[in-house]
Amino acid sequence: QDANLQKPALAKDDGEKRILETIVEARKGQRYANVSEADGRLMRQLVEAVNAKRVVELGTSTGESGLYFSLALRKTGGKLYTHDIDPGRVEVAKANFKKAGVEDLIVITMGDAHETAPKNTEPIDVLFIDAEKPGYDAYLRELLPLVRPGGLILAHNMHTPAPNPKYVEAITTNPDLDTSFLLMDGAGLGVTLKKR
Ligand SMILES: C[S@@+](CC[C@H](N)C(=O)[O-])C[C@H]1O[C@@H](n2cnc3c(N)ncnc32)[C@H](O)[C@@H]1O
Repeated sequence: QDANLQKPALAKDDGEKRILETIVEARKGQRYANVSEADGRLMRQLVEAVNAKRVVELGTSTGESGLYFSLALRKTGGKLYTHDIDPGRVEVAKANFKKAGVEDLIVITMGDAHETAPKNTEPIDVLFIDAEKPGYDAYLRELLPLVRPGGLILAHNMHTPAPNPKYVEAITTNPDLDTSFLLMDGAGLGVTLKKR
């Protein structure tokens, strides 16, 4: 985003204020390649625009992306189903979700997301891939059948660190999908539409 044009996110109501304040606080703690503010705001915009009821996230970490999603989900009436293998980070995420007052919007599952995420077979409105980078193409194979037509697959780190070429191939050569690469001056976000 153009630093000359962009301004800080503004809270529309008290709920948003509490979430945005929690994000600011969380950023002061230990960070693990969490989404940037630009990534997070774009993700919130997309989730709210598609009126997502079910967002599945691979890679909860300390919950910063989850907090951005919650800005949208409290308006769409949806939920985030987020998966992580690291119990320490999940504990921090839980505390952040509580502090933001959004714990009821988020279901955290601990374990290897390749096993845990495909267990629930309900349609996914938005899938966000942000766990281990070599696993991206496998995650797509495992979960693309569950993404609803008209749904989105978001993939973090399409620029830095360098993306898994098999994932990039899969999202750019399948006629059922249409992909844009956004915010590539930062970590980079792949935005893939599963066509209707
Ligand atoms: C880059 S961080 C996620 C950042 C988070 N989405 C955010 O923006 O706040 C990647 C996370 O993936 C988790 N992870 C790595 N391999 C995993 C696996 N096989 N299953 C589930 N989580 C995994 C790590 O524990 C780590 O917390």
